[in-house]
Amino acid sequence: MSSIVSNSSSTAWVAEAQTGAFFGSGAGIHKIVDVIQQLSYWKLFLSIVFVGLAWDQISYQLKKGSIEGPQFKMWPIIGPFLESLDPKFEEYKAKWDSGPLSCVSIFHKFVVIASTRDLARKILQSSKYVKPCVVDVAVKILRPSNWVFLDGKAHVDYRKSLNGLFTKSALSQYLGTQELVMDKYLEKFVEFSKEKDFKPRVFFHEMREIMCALSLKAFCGDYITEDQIRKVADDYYLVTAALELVNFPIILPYTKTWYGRKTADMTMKIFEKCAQMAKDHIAAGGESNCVMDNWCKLMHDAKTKDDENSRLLHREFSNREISEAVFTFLFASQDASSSLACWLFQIVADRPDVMEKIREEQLQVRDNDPSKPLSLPLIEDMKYTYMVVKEALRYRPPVIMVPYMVKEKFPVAPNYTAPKGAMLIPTLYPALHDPEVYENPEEFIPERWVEGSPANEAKKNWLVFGSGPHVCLGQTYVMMTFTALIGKFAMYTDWKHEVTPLSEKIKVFATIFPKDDLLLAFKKRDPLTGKIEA
Ligand code: HEM
Repeated sequence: MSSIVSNSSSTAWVAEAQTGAFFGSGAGIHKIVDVIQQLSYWKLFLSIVFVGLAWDQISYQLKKGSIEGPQFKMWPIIGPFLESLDPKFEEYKAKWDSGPLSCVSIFHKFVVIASTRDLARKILQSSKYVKPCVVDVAVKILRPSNWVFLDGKAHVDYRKSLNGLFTKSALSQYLGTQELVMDKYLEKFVEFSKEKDFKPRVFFHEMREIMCALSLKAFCGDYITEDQIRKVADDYYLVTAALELVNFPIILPYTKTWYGRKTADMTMKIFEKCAQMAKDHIAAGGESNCVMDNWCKLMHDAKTKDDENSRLLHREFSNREISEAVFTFLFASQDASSSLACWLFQIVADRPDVMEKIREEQLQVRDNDPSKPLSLPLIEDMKYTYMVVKEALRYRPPVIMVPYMVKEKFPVAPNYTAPKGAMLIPTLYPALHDPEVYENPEEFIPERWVEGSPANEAKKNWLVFGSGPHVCLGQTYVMMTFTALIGKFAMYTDWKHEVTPLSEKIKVFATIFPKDDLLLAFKKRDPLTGKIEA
Protein backbone atom coordinates (compact mmCIF):
# COMPACT_ATOMS: atom_id res chain seq x y z
CA MET A 1 0.00 0.00 0.00
CA SER A 2 1.38 3.42 -0.83
CA SER A 3 1.84 5.96 1.92
CA ILE A 4 3.22 9.47 2.17
CA VAL A 5 5.96 8.27 4.52
CA SER A 6 6.16 4.58 5.22
CA ASN A 7 5.59 3.18 8.75
CA SER A 8 3.10 5.94 9.41
CA SER A 9 0.71 5.83 12.30
CA SER A 10 -2.45 7.89 12.46
CA THR A 11 -2.99 7.07 16.15
CA ALA A 12 -0.26 9.58 17.01
CA TRP A 13 -2.27 12.26 15.19
CA VAL A 14 -5.44 11.44 17.12
CA ALA A 15 -3.60 11.45 20.45
CA GLU A 16 -1.95 14.78 19.72
CA ALA A 17 -5.25 16.28 18.65
CA GLN A 18 -6.89 15.15 21.88
CA THR A 19 -4.27 16.84 24.03
CA GLY A 20 -4.66 20.07 22.07
CA ALA A 21 -0.93 20.14 21.39
CA PHE A 22 -1.57 20.99 17.76
CA PHE A 23 -2.85 24.45 18.35
CA GLY A 24 -1.22 27.78 18.80
CA SER A 25 2.46 27.27 17.99
CA GLY A 26 4.85 26.91 15.04
CA ALA A 27 5.90 23.57 16.48
CA GLY A 28 2.24 22.52 16.37
CA ILE A 29 2.04 23.27 12.65
CA HIS A 30 5.19 21.21 12.04
CA LYS A 31 3.62 18.36 13.94
CA ILE A 32 0.46 18.55 11.79
CA VAL A 33 2.62 18.38 8.68
CA ASP A 34 4.61 15.48 10.21
CA VAL A 35 1.49 13.53 11.05
CA ILE A 36 -0.10 14.17 7.65
CA GLN A 37 3.13 13.03 6.03
CA GLN A 38 2.92 9.81 8.01
CA LEU A 39 -0.64 9.02 6.90
CA SER A 40 -1.25 6.60 4.09
CA TYR A 41 -3.28 8.00 1.22
CA TRP A 42 -6.38 6.04 2.10
CA LYS A 43 -6.24 7.03 5.76
CA LEU A 44 -5.88 10.65 4.73
CA PHE A 45 -8.78 10.26 2.37
CA LEU A 46 -10.97 8.62 5.01
CA SER A 47 -10.06 11.31 7.52
CA ILE A 48 -11.07 14.06 5.10
CA VAL A 49 -14.33 12.25 4.36
CA PHE A 50 -15.00 11.84 8.06
CA VAL A 51 -14.32 15.53 8.82
CA GLY A 52 -16.49 16.53 5.84
CA LEU A 53 -19.41 14.37 6.97
CA ALA A 54 -19.12 15.54 10.56
CA TRP A 55 -19.05 19.17 9.44
CA ASP A 56 -22.04 18.61 7.17
CA GLN A 57 -24.09 17.32 10.13
CA ILE A 58 -22.82 19.95 12.61
CA SER A 59 -23.48 22.79 10.18
CA TYR A 60 -27.00 21.39 9.57
CA GLN A 61 -27.70 21.31 13.32
CA LEU A 62 -26.44 24.87 13.80
CA LYS A 63 -28.60 26.23 10.98
CA LYS A 64 -31.65 24.17 11.94
CA GLY A 65 -31.84 25.45 15.50
CA SER A 66 -35.25 24.68 17.01
CA ILE A 67 -37.35 24.49 13.82
CA GLU A 68 -38.93 21.33 12.40
CA GLY A 69 -36.92 19.11 10.09
CA PRO A 70 -35.11 15.78 10.05
CA GLN A 71 -33.03 15.29 13.21
CA PHE A 72 -30.00 14.48 11.05
CA LYS A 73 -29.30 14.63 7.33
CA MET A 74 -30.38 11.06 6.53
CA TRP A 75 -28.42 11.07 3.29
CA PRO A 76 -25.11 12.73 4.09
CA ILE A 77 -24.21 15.72 1.89
CA ILE A 78 -26.92 15.21 -0.76
CA GLY A 79 -29.87 15.21 1.67
CA PRO A 80 -33.24 14.50 -0.02
CA PHE A 81 -31.79 15.45 -3.44
CA LEU A 82 -33.23 12.40 -5.20
CA GLU A 83 -36.75 13.14 -3.90
CA SER A 84 -36.39 16.74 -5.10
CA LEU A 85 -35.96 15.49 -8.68
CA ASP A 86 -39.53 14.22 -8.61
CA PRO A 87 -41.38 16.49 -6.17
CA LYS A 88 -44.68 15.18 -4.83
CA PHE A 89 -47.42 17.53 -3.69
CA GLU A 90 -48.28 15.24 -0.75
CA GLU A 91 -44.67 15.44 0.46
CA TYR A 92 -44.71 19.24 0.29
CA LYS A 93 -48.01 19.28 2.18
CA ALA A 94 -46.63 17.01 4.91
CA LYS A 95 -43.71 19.42 5.26
CA TRP A 96 -46.00 22.47 5.57
CA ASP A 97 -48.13 20.63 8.14
CA SER A 98 -45.05 19.73 10.20
CA GLY A 99 -44.69 23.28 11.60
CA PRO A 100 -44.74 26.99 10.77
CA LEU A 101 -41.04 26.81 9.93
CA SER A 102 -39.37 23.63 8.73
CA CYS A 103 -36.11 22.89 7.01
CA VAL A 104 -34.26 20.57 4.74
CA SER A 105 -30.67 20.57 3.49
CA ILE A 106 -29.68 19.53 -0.03
CA PHE A 107 -25.95 19.47 -0.80
CA HIS A 108 -24.66 22.74 0.65
CA LYS A 109 -28.06 24.49 0.33
CA PHE A 110 -30.00 25.01 3.53
CA VAL A 111 -33.69 25.50 2.80
CA VAL A 112 -36.24 26.95 5.24
CA ILE A 113 -39.94 26.61 4.43
CA ALA A 114 -42.46 29.01 5.98
CA SER A 115 -46.01 27.70 5.90
CA THR A 116 -48.21 30.19 7.74
CA ARG A 117 -49.87 33.18 6.17
CA ASP A 118 -48.15 35.70 8.45
CA LEU A 119 -44.68 34.25 8.03
CA ALA A 120 -45.16 34.08 4.25
CA ARG A 121 -46.25 37.73 4.14
CA LYS A 122 -43.40 38.81 6.40
CA ILE A 123 -40.82 37.18 4.13
CA LEU A 124 -42.34 38.52 0.92
CA GLN A 125 -42.30 42.02 2.37
CA SER A 126 -38.79 41.98 3.84
CA SER A 127 -36.67 43.12 0.92
CA LYS A 128 -34.03 44.29 3.40
CA TYR A 129 -33.29 40.64 4.25
CA VAL A 130 -34.32 38.65 1.19
CA LYS A 131 -34.38 38.73 -2.60
CA PRO A 132 -35.98 36.37 -5.12
CA CYS A 133 -33.92 33.26 -5.62
CA VAL A 134 -33.13 32.18 -9.15
CA VAL A 135 -31.31 29.09 -10.38
CA ASP A 136 -27.71 29.89 -11.39
CA VAL A 137 -28.35 29.24 -15.05
CA ALA A 138 -31.26 31.75 -15.18
CA VAL A 139 -28.77 34.64 -15.33
CA LYS A 140 -27.26 33.14 -18.48
CA ILE A 141 -30.60 32.44 -20.11
CA LEU A 142 -32.42 35.65 -19.18
CA ARG A 143 -29.10 37.61 -19.50
CA PRO A 144 -27.35 39.39 -16.58
CA SER A 145 -28.62 42.80 -17.74
CA ASN A 146 -32.25 41.73 -17.28
CA TRP A 147 -34.34 43.89 -14.92
CA VAL A 148 -35.55 40.86 -12.94
CA PHE A 149 -32.15 40.58 -11.30
CA LEU A 150 -32.33 44.11 -9.89
CA ASP A 151 -32.74 44.43 -6.13
CA GLY A 152 -33.84 47.13 -3.67
CA LYS A 153 -34.43 50.67 -4.95
CA ALA A 154 -33.20 49.87 -8.48
CA HIS A 155 -35.88 47.17 -8.71
CA VAL A 156 -38.62 49.39 -7.25
CA ASP A 157 -37.82 52.18 -9.73
CA TYR A 158 -37.73 49.89 -12.74
CA ARG A 159 -40.94 48.26 -11.63
CA LYS A 160 -42.65 51.66 -11.48
CA SER A 161 -41.87 52.16 -15.15
CA LEU A 162 -43.52 48.79 -15.96
CA ASN A 163 -46.64 49.09 -13.79
CA GLY A 164 -48.32 51.36 -16.37
CA LEU A 165 -48.25 48.54 -18.93
CA PHE A 166 -50.65 46.39 -16.90
CA THR A 167 -53.26 48.79 -15.55
CA LYS A 168 -56.91 48.10 -16.41
CA SER A 169 -57.04 50.86 -18.97
CA ALA A 170 -53.81 49.69 -20.63
CA LEU A 171 -55.04 46.10 -20.68
CA SER A 172 -58.32 47.11 -22.28
CA GLN A 173 -56.31 48.24 -25.32
CA TYR A 174 -54.97 44.71 -25.84
CA LEU A 175 -58.40 43.03 -25.75
CA GLY A 176 -59.08 43.40 -29.47
CA THR A 177 -56.08 41.32 -30.52
CA GLN A 178 -56.60 38.89 -27.65
CA GLU A 179 -60.19 38.24 -28.72
CA LEU A 180 -58.96 37.25 -32.20
CA VAL A 181 -56.68 34.67 -30.57
CA MET A 182 -59.58 33.33 -28.47
CA ASP A 183 -61.77 33.00 -31.57
CA LYS A 184 -59.02 31.16 -33.41
CA TYR A 185 -58.45 28.69 -30.59
CA LEU A 186 -62.20 28.05 -30.19
CA GLU A 187 -62.06 26.65 -33.71
CA LYS A 188 -58.73 24.93 -33.15
CA PHE A 189 -59.85 23.06 -30.03
CA VAL A 190 -62.96 21.81 -31.83
CA GLU A 191 -60.87 20.68 -34.83
CA PHE A 192 -58.36 18.99 -32.54
CA SER A 193 -61.19 17.09 -30.83
CA LYS A 194 -62.74 16.17 -34.19
CA GLU A 195 -59.50 14.43 -35.19
CA LYS A 196 -60.19 11.88 -32.45
CA ASP A 197 -63.91 11.66 -33.11
CA PHE A 198 -64.63 13.87 -30.09
CA LYS A 199 -63.20 11.31 -27.68
CA PRO A 200 -61.48 13.09 -24.76
CA ARG A 201 -57.75 13.52 -25.38
CA VAL A 202 -54.86 15.15 -23.53
CA PHE A 203 -55.20 18.95 -23.67
CA PHE A 204 -52.24 19.91 -21.49
CA HIS A 205 -50.13 20.98 -24.51
CA GLU A 206 -53.01 22.80 -26.18
CA MET A 207 -53.55 24.83 -23.00
CA ARG A 208 -49.89 25.81 -22.98
CA GLU A 209 -50.14 26.83 -26.62
CA ILE A 210 -53.21 29.04 -26.27
CA MET A 211 -51.62 30.74 -23.23
CA CYS A 212 -48.45 31.45 -25.17
CA ALA A 213 -50.41 32.80 -28.15
CA LEU A 214 -52.57 35.04 -25.92
CA SER A 215 -49.53 36.46 -24.12
CA LEU A 216 -47.53 37.05 -27.30
CA LYS A 217 -50.42 38.90 -28.94
CA ALA A 218 -50.96 41.03 -25.83
CA PHE A 219 -47.24 41.81 -25.59
CA CYS A 220 -46.34 42.27 -29.27
CA GLY A 221 -49.68 42.85 -31.05
CA ASP A 222 -49.53 42.49 -34.82
CA TYR A 223 -45.75 42.98 -34.93
CA ILE A 224 -45.30 39.27 -34.25
CA THR A 225 -46.27 36.96 -37.11
CA GLU A 226 -48.32 33.76 -36.92
CA ASP A 227 -45.21 31.72 -37.80
CA GLN A 228 -43.20 33.39 -35.07
CA ILE A 229 -45.97 32.74 -32.53
CA ARG A 230 -46.07 29.07 -33.53
CA LYS A 231 -42.28 28.77 -33.31
CA VAL A 232 -42.13 30.35 -29.83
CA ALA A 233 -45.14 28.34 -28.60
CA ASP A 234 -43.58 25.10 -29.90
CA ASP A 235 -40.13 25.72 -28.44
CA TYR A 236 -40.94 27.50 -25.20
CA TYR A 237 -40.98 24.30 -23.14
CA LEU A 238 -37.19 24.16 -23.73
CA VAL A 239 -36.84 27.29 -21.58
CA THR A 240 -38.93 25.75 -18.77
CA ALA A 241 -36.82 22.58 -18.93
CA ALA A 242 -33.58 24.59 -18.85
CA LEU A 243 -34.69 26.47 -15.75
CA GLU A 244 -35.64 23.45 -13.66
CA LEU A 245 -34.42 23.75 -10.09
CA VAL A 246 -31.90 20.96 -10.63
CA ASN A 247 -29.79 21.57 -13.70
CA PHE A 248 -26.12 21.68 -14.67
CA PRO A 249 -25.00 25.30 -14.14
CA ILE A 250 -22.58 25.41 -17.11
CA ILE A 251 -24.09 25.60 -20.58
CA LEU A 252 -22.62 22.75 -22.64
CA PRO A 253 -23.63 22.31 -26.30
CA TYR A 254 -26.71 20.16 -26.92
CA THR A 255 -27.72 20.03 -23.25
CA LYS A 256 -31.11 21.20 -21.91
CA THR A 257 -29.66 24.55 -20.87
CA TRP A 258 -28.08 25.06 -24.31
CA TYR A 259 -31.42 24.50 -26.05
CA GLY A 260 -33.09 26.73 -23.46
CA ARG A 261 -30.69 29.61 -24.14
CA LYS A 262 -31.03 29.15 -27.90
CA THR A 263 -34.81 29.43 -27.61
CA ALA A 264 -34.57 32.46 -25.31
CA ASP A 265 -32.13 34.19 -27.71
CA MET A 266 -34.34 33.41 -30.69
CA THR A 267 -37.41 34.78 -28.89
CA MET A 268 -35.66 37.93 -27.69
CA LYS A 269 -34.43 38.60 -31.26
CA ILE A 270 -38.05 38.50 -32.44
CA PHE A 271 -39.06 40.83 -29.58
CA GLU A 272 -36.26 43.30 -30.47
CA LYS A 273 -37.63 43.66 -33.98
CA CYS A 274 -41.17 44.05 -32.64
CA ALA A 275 -39.94 46.79 -30.26
CA GLN A 276 -38.52 48.80 -33.17
CA MET A 277 -41.80 48.46 -35.08
CA ALA A 278 -43.72 49.65 -32.01
CA LYS A 279 -41.40 52.67 -31.67
CA ASP A 280 -41.96 53.58 -35.34
CA HIS A 281 -45.73 53.12 -34.99
CA ILE A 282 -46.00 55.38 -31.95
CA ALA A 283 -43.62 57.98 -33.40
CA ALA A 284 -45.94 58.16 -36.43
CA GLY A 285 -48.87 58.96 -34.09
CA GLY A 286 -50.32 55.42 -34.03
CA GLU A 287 -52.64 54.03 -31.30
CA SER A 288 -51.53 51.58 -28.60
CA ASN A 289 -52.71 48.03 -29.21
CA CYS A 290 -50.21 46.00 -27.23
CA VAL A 291 -47.74 46.18 -24.32
CA MET A 292 -44.88 47.30 -26.58
CA ASP A 293 -46.94 50.12 -28.10
CA ASN A 294 -47.94 51.19 -24.63
CA TRP A 295 -44.35 51.20 -23.37
CA CYS A 296 -43.28 53.39 -26.32
CA LYS A 297 -46.27 55.67 -25.79
CA LEU A 298 -45.51 56.03 -22.06
CA MET A 299 -41.87 56.92 -22.93
CA HIS A 300 -43.10 59.35 -25.56
CA ASP A 301 -45.65 61.03 -23.25
CA ALA A 302 -43.28 61.11 -20.26
CA LYS A 303 -41.08 63.62 -22.06
CA THR A 304 -43.75 66.27 -21.72
CA LYS A 305 -44.54 65.49 -18.04
CA ASP A 306 -42.57 66.04 -14.87
CA ASP A 307 -44.11 63.82 -12.15
CA GLU A 308 -41.98 61.14 -10.47
CA ASN A 309 -43.35 58.18 -12.46
CA SER A 310 -42.93 59.96 -15.78
CA ARG A 311 -39.35 60.93 -14.91
CA LEU A 312 -38.53 57.20 -14.64
CA LEU A 313 -39.66 56.81 -18.24
CA HIS A 314 -37.77 59.84 -19.58
CA ARG A 315 -34.87 57.79 -20.80
CA GLU A 316 -34.98 55.79 -24.01
CA PHE A 317 -35.35 52.06 -23.31
CA SER A 318 -33.36 50.20 -25.98
CA ASN A 319 -34.94 47.50 -28.15
CA ARG A 320 -32.74 44.96 -26.43
CA GLU A 321 -33.86 46.10 -22.99
CA ILE A 322 -37.54 45.99 -24.01
CA SER A 323 -37.05 42.52 -25.50
CA GLU A 324 -35.45 41.25 -22.29
CA ALA A 325 -38.24 42.64 -20.12
CA VAL A 326 -40.98 41.28 -22.39
CA PHE A 327 -39.27 37.90 -22.28
CA THR A 328 -39.55 37.98 -18.48
CA PHE A 329 -43.30 38.65 -18.83
CA LEU A 330 -43.60 35.54 -20.98
CA PHE A 331 -41.39 33.58 -18.61
CA ALA A 332 -43.40 34.67 -15.54
CA SER A 333 -46.74 34.06 -17.17
CA GLN A 334 -46.41 30.89 -19.21
CA ASP A 335 -46.33 28.15 -16.57
CA ALA A 336 -48.67 29.80 -14.08
CA SER A 337 -51.24 30.72 -16.73
CA SER A 338 -51.13 27.22 -18.26
CA SER A 339 -51.72 25.75 -14.82
CA LEU A 340 -54.75 27.99 -14.25
CA ALA A 341 -56.11 27.20 -17.73
CA CYS A 342 -55.93 23.43 -17.09
CA TRP A 343 -57.68 23.59 -13.72
CA LEU A 344 -60.28 26.10 -14.84
CA PHE A 345 -61.40 24.10 -17.90
CA GLN A 346 -61.46 20.90 -15.84
CA ILE A 347 -63.34 22.36 -12.88
CA VAL A 348 -66.01 24.11 -14.96
CA ALA A 349 -66.63 21.00 -17.10
CA ASP A 350 -67.03 18.88 -13.96
CA ARG A 351 -69.63 21.26 -12.50
CA PRO A 352 -72.56 21.70 -14.91
CA ASP A 353 -74.27 24.15 -12.52
CA VAL A 354 -71.23 26.46 -12.68
CA MET A 355 -71.09 26.15 -16.49
CA GLU A 356 -74.78 27.00 -16.72
CA LYS A 357 -74.44 30.13 -14.58
CA ILE A 358 -71.44 31.34 -16.62
CA ARG A 359 -73.40 30.90 -19.87
CA GLU A 360 -76.39 32.73 -18.48
CA GLU A 361 -74.23 35.65 -17.34
CA GLN A 362 -72.31 35.84 -20.61
CA LEU A 363 -75.48 36.37 -22.62
CA GLN A 364 -76.97 38.70 -20.06
CA VAL A 365 -73.97 41.10 -19.98
CA ARG A 366 -74.05 41.17 -23.80
CA ASP A 367 -77.80 41.87 -23.93
CA ASN A 368 -78.26 38.55 -25.74
CA ASP A 369 -75.86 39.57 -28.50
CA PRO A 370 -73.00 37.02 -28.21
CA SER A 371 -71.00 38.80 -30.91
CA LYS A 372 -70.56 41.93 -28.75
CA PRO A 373 -66.78 42.52 -28.66
CA LEU A 374 -64.80 42.26 -25.43
CA SER A 375 -64.26 45.51 -23.57
CA LEU A 376 -63.30 46.55 -20.05
CA PRO A 377 -66.88 47.48 -18.97
CA LEU A 378 -68.19 44.19 -20.39
CA ILE A 379 -65.63 42.13 -18.43
CA GLU A 380 -66.32 44.18 -15.30
CA ASP A 381 -69.96 43.16 -15.56
CA MET A 382 -69.08 39.44 -15.55
CA LYS A 383 -69.27 39.20 -11.78
CA TYR A 384 -70.03 35.47 -11.52
CA THR A 385 -67.48 34.43 -14.16
CA TYR A 386 -64.89 36.52 -12.33
CA MET A 387 -65.69 34.71 -9.06
CA VAL A 388 -65.23 31.36 -10.83
CA VAL A 389 -61.73 32.41 -11.94
CA LYS A 390 -60.91 33.72 -8.48
CA GLU A 391 -62.09 30.51 -6.81
CA ALA A 392 -60.08 28.38 -9.27
CA LEU A 393 -56.99 30.39 -8.27
CA ARG A 394 -57.72 29.83 -4.58
CA TYR A 395 -58.64 26.16 -4.93
CA ARG A 396 -55.65 25.31 -7.14
CA PRO A 397 -53.14 28.20 -6.80
CA PRO A 398 -50.66 27.75 -9.68
CA VAL A 399 -47.69 28.99 -7.63
CA ILE A 400 -47.57 27.10 -4.35
CA MET A 401 -44.24 28.44 -3.08
CA VAL A 402 -41.87 31.30 -4.02
CA PRO A 403 -38.17 30.72 -3.29
CA TYR A 404 -36.28 33.67 -1.82
CA MET A 405 -32.60 33.97 -0.83
CA VAL A 406 -31.48 35.35 2.56
CA LYS A 407 -29.16 38.37 1.97
CA GLU A 408 -28.34 38.92 5.63
CA LYS A 409 -29.24 37.11 8.88
CA PHE A 410 -33.02 37.34 9.08
CA PRO A 411 -34.88 37.13 12.45
CA VAL A 412 -37.90 35.63 10.74
CA ALA A 413 -39.60 34.47 14.00
CA PRO A 414 -38.94 35.19 17.71
CA ASN A 415 -37.30 31.78 18.07
CA TYR A 416 -35.50 31.59 14.75
CA THR A 417 -33.01 33.56 12.65
CA ALA A 418 -32.52 32.35 9.08
CA PRO A 419 -28.81 32.21 8.22
CA LYS A 420 -27.33 34.31 5.41
CA GLY A 421 -27.22 32.36 2.14
CA ALA A 422 -30.13 30.07 3.07
CA MET A 423 -33.07 29.62 0.74
CA LEU A 424 -36.23 30.85 2.43
CA ILE A 425 -39.50 29.68 0.87
CA PRO A 426 -42.80 31.37 1.73
CA THR A 427 -45.67 28.98 0.98
CA LEU A 428 -48.85 30.37 -0.57
CA TYR A 429 -51.09 27.28 -0.62
CA PRO A 430 -51.89 26.89 3.14
CA ALA A 431 -53.14 30.51 3.48
CA LEU A 432 -55.50 29.87 0.56
CA HIS A 433 -56.88 26.69 2.16
CA ASP A 434 -57.18 28.08 5.68
CA PRO A 435 -60.48 26.70 7.11
CA GLU A 436 -60.81 29.68 9.45
CA VAL A 437 -61.14 32.01 6.49
CA TYR A 438 -62.55 29.74 3.78
CA GLU A 439 -65.36 27.47 4.95
CA ASN A 440 -64.92 23.98 3.43
CA PRO A 441 -61.65 25.00 1.80
CA GLU A 442 -61.40 21.77 -0.20
CA GLU A 443 -64.64 22.56 -2.00
CA PHE A 444 -64.96 24.75 -5.08
CA ILE A 445 -67.49 27.47 -4.20
CA PRO A 446 -67.40 30.58 -6.46
CA GLU A 447 -70.11 32.27 -4.36
CA ARG A 448 -67.73 32.58 -1.43
CA TRP A 449 -66.31 35.65 -3.21
CA VAL A 450 -69.45 37.80 -3.16
CA GLU A 451 -68.79 41.32 -1.94
CA GLY A 452 -68.61 41.63 1.84
CA SER A 453 -68.14 37.87 2.42
CA PRO A 454 -65.48 36.66 4.92
CA ALA A 455 -63.37 35.32 2.03
CA ASN A 456 -63.51 38.62 0.20
CA GLU A 457 -62.64 40.57 3.33
CA ALA A 458 -59.64 38.38 4.20
CA LYS A 459 -57.25 40.29 1.94
CA LYS A 460 -54.22 39.07 3.86
CA ASN A 461 -54.91 35.46 2.85
CA TRP A 462 -55.07 36.27 -0.85
CA LEU A 463 -51.49 35.28 -1.62
CA VAL A 464 -52.07 33.82 -5.11
CA PHE A 465 -49.95 36.57 -6.68
CA GLY A 466 -47.49 37.03 -3.82
CA SER A 467 -47.14 40.25 -1.85
CA GLY A 468 -44.66 43.09 -1.39
CA PRO A 469 -42.25 44.64 -3.91
CA HIS A 470 -42.22 41.60 -6.22
CA VAL A 471 -45.98 41.05 -6.25
CA CYS A 472 -47.12 39.72 -9.63
CA LEU A 473 -47.06 42.38 -12.34
CA GLY A 474 -49.64 40.49 -14.39
CA GLN A 475 -52.39 39.92 -11.80
CA THR A 476 -55.00 42.22 -13.37
CA TYR A 477 -54.10 40.81 -16.78
CA VAL A 478 -54.75 37.30 -15.45
CA MET A 479 -58.15 38.13 -13.97
CA MET A 480 -59.34 40.01 -17.07
CA THR A 481 -58.00 37.55 -19.64
CA PHE A 482 -59.32 34.43 -17.93
CA THR A 483 -62.75 35.91 -17.20
CA ALA A 484 -63.08 36.82 -20.88
CA LEU A 485 -61.63 33.49 -22.06
CA ILE A 486 -63.75 31.08 -20.03
CA GLY A 487 -66.83 33.18 -20.81
CA LYS A 488 -66.28 32.95 -24.57
CA PHE A 489 -65.53 29.23 -24.48
CA ALA A 490 -68.65 28.58 -22.37
CA MET A 491 -70.80 30.41 -24.91
CA TYR A 492 -69.36 28.99 -28.10
CA THR A 493 -68.27 25.47 -27.14
CA ASP A 494 -69.47 22.51 -25.18
CA TRP A 495 -66.54 20.71 -23.62
CA LYS A 496 -66.50 17.45 -21.73
CA HIS A 497 -63.90 16.32 -19.23
CA GLU A 498 -63.11 12.66 -18.72
CA VAL A 499 -62.77 12.25 -14.96
CA THR A 500 -60.07 9.78 -13.99
CA PRO A 501 -58.83 8.84 -10.49
CA LEU A 502 -55.91 11.22 -11.14
CA SER A 503 -57.91 14.26 -12.29
CA GLU A 504 -58.09 15.90 -8.87
CA LYS A 505 -54.59 14.79 -7.87
CA ILE A 506 -51.91 17.44 -8.12
CA LYS A 507 -48.75 17.03 -10.23
CA VAL A 508 -45.96 19.50 -9.48
CA PHE A 509 -44.17 20.64 -12.66
CA ALA A 510 -42.82 24.14 -11.90
CA THR A 511 -46.47 24.99 -11.09
CA ILE A 512 -49.32 22.50 -10.50
CA PHE A 513 -51.37 20.48 -12.97
CA PRO A 514 -53.98 17.69 -12.91
CA LYS A 515 -52.05 14.42 -12.71
CA ASP A 516 -53.79 12.93 -15.77
CA ASP A 517 -52.79 15.87 -18.02
CA LEU A 518 -56.42 16.87 -18.60
CA LEU A 519 -58.59 14.82 -20.94
CA LEU A 520 -61.04 17.03 -22.82
CA ALA A 521 -63.20 17.09 -25.94
CA PHE A 522 -64.68 20.28 -27.43
CA LYS A 523 -67.73 20.62 -29.67
CA LYS A 524 -69.14 23.76 -31.26
CA ARG A 525 -72.18 25.24 -29.53
CA ASP A 526 -74.72 27.84 -30.57
CA PRO A 527 -74.55 30.51 -27.85
CA LEU A 528 -78.21 31.47 -28.17
CA THR A 529 -79.98 28.14 -28.61
CA GLY A 530 -77.41 25.99 -26.81
CA LYS A 531 -77.53 23.55 -29.74
CA ILE A 532 -74.40 21.42 -30.01
CA GLU A 533 -72.94 20.66 -33.46
CA ALA A 534 -72.35 16.97 -34.08
C1 HEM B 1 -52.21 32.59 -13.08
C2 HEM B 1 -51.22 33.30 -13.44
C3 HEM B 1 -50.16 33.89 -12.56
C4 HEM B 1 -49.86 33.65 -11.24
C5 HEM B 1 -50.57 32.70 -10.29
C6 HEM B 1 -48.72 34.46 -10.91
C7 HEM B 1 -48.11 34.48 -9.66
C8 HEM B 1 -46.96 35.19 -9.38
C9 HEM B 1 -46.25 35.13 -8.12
C10 HEM B 1 -46.66 34.29 -6.93
C11 HEM B 1 -45.18 35.95 -8.22
C12 HEM B 1 -44.12 36.19 -7.13
C13 HEM B 1 -44.58 37.33 -6.28
C14 HEM B 1 -43.72 37.62 -5.08
O1 HEM B 1 -42.54 37.26 -5.06
O2 HEM B 1 -44.25 38.24 -4.14
C15 HEM B 1 -45.20 36.55 -9.54
C16 HEM B 1 -44.27 37.45 -10.00
C17 HEM B 1 -44.31 38.01 -11.26
N1 HEM B 1 -45.28 37.83 -12.23
FE1 HEM B 1 -46.89 36.59 -12.09
N2 HEM B 1 -48.36 35.18 -12.00
C18 HEM B 1 -49.21 34.87 -13.04
C19 HEM B 1 -49.21 35.40 -14.31
C20 HEM B 1 -48.39 36.42 -14.72
C21 HEM B 1 -48.51 37.08 -16.00
C22 HEM B 1 -49.56 36.80 -17.05
C23 HEM B 1 -47.49 37.98 -16.07
C24 HEM B 1 -47.16 38.90 -17.20
C25 HEM B 1 -47.45 39.94 -17.49
C26 HEM B 1 -46.76 37.91 -14.83
C27 HEM B 1 -45.66 38.67 -14.50
C28 HEM B 1 -44.95 38.58 -13.33
C29 HEM B 1 -43.71 39.27 -13.08
C30 HEM B 1 -42.98 40.19 -14.06
C31 HEM B 1 -43.30 38.92 -11.78
C32 HEM B 1 -42.05 39.40 -11.05
C33 HEM B 1 -42.31 40.77 -10.49
C34 HEM B 1 -41.14 41.41 -9.82
O3 HEM B 1 -40.16 40.72 -9.53
O4 HEM B 1 -41.22 42.63 -9.59
N3 HEM B 1 -47.34 36.95 -14.03
N4 HEM B 1 -46.30 36.07 -10.21
